[in-house]
Amino acid sequence: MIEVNNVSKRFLITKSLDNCSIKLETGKIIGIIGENGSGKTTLLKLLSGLLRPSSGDVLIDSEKVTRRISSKLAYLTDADYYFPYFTIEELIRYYESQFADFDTEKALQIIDFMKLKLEQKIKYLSKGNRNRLKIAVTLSRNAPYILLDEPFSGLDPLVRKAILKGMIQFVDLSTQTVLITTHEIKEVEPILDEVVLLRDGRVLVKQSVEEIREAYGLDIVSWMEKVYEKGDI
Ligand SMILES: Nc1ncnc2c1ncn2[C@@H]1O[C@H](COP(=O)(O)OP(=O)(O)OP(=O)(O)O)[C@@H](O)[C@H]1O
Repeated sequence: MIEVNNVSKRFLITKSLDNCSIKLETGKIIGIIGENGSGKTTLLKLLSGLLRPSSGDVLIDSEKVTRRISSKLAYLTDADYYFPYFTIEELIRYYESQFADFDTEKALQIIDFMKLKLEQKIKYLSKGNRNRLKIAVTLSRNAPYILLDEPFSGLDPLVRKAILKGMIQFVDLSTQTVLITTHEIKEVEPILDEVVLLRDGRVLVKQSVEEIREAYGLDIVSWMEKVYEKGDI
């Protein structure tokens, strides 16, 4: 389980997260959604240990997250700079040497599924293909928690669809939990179990997608608009 207890994160004058508390159960695909600057990336970085809270605690399976990235997490960054001098094959070997949970066979399957070639040099890949590669190596780790920060940015709609399909195929929800930040809510909605909605660094609400559909008869975007409008549904 992921627990965020009264967490705030300040950068000089900016308050990126403001007294957030959430509990996220395992075995689910959870969407972290909200407008630009609402704190989605900050939240993932705090979970991964890349940032430390200004106050409050982040716990993963009851263990406090320290500065070092927890070995329990596979983290897909939204940063564009990504091992430019490696070929895809060299990157796979590198991941293999760094992560005990890296599944090379799965990596080769996903690379093939993503229509990438092992001999391609990363610096010559298009942005979209670099993103496919990042998704491929992240999903190839059999880590209990997979954090994906904007995994679909720069990908064309057909590829997004294929990758969503792949995500279901290559993630094992009996042992893994996935957190995705995204603005492509409509496309991702079909695979989400829960959403956490942020605004101005605060968690407005965490809700199951089924409840949103059944109780309110709404898709997530319409629900999000309503919550933003009224502060609640
Ligand atoms: N390193 C930093 N230094 C200063 N301010 C920062 C830093 N990182 C984030 N912020 C600020 O914190 C707030 C939340 O940023 P964050 O990137 O978490 O939002 P986001 O919801 O992921 O946004 P987007 O949807 O645009 O990617 C923003 O106001 C941002 O400018």
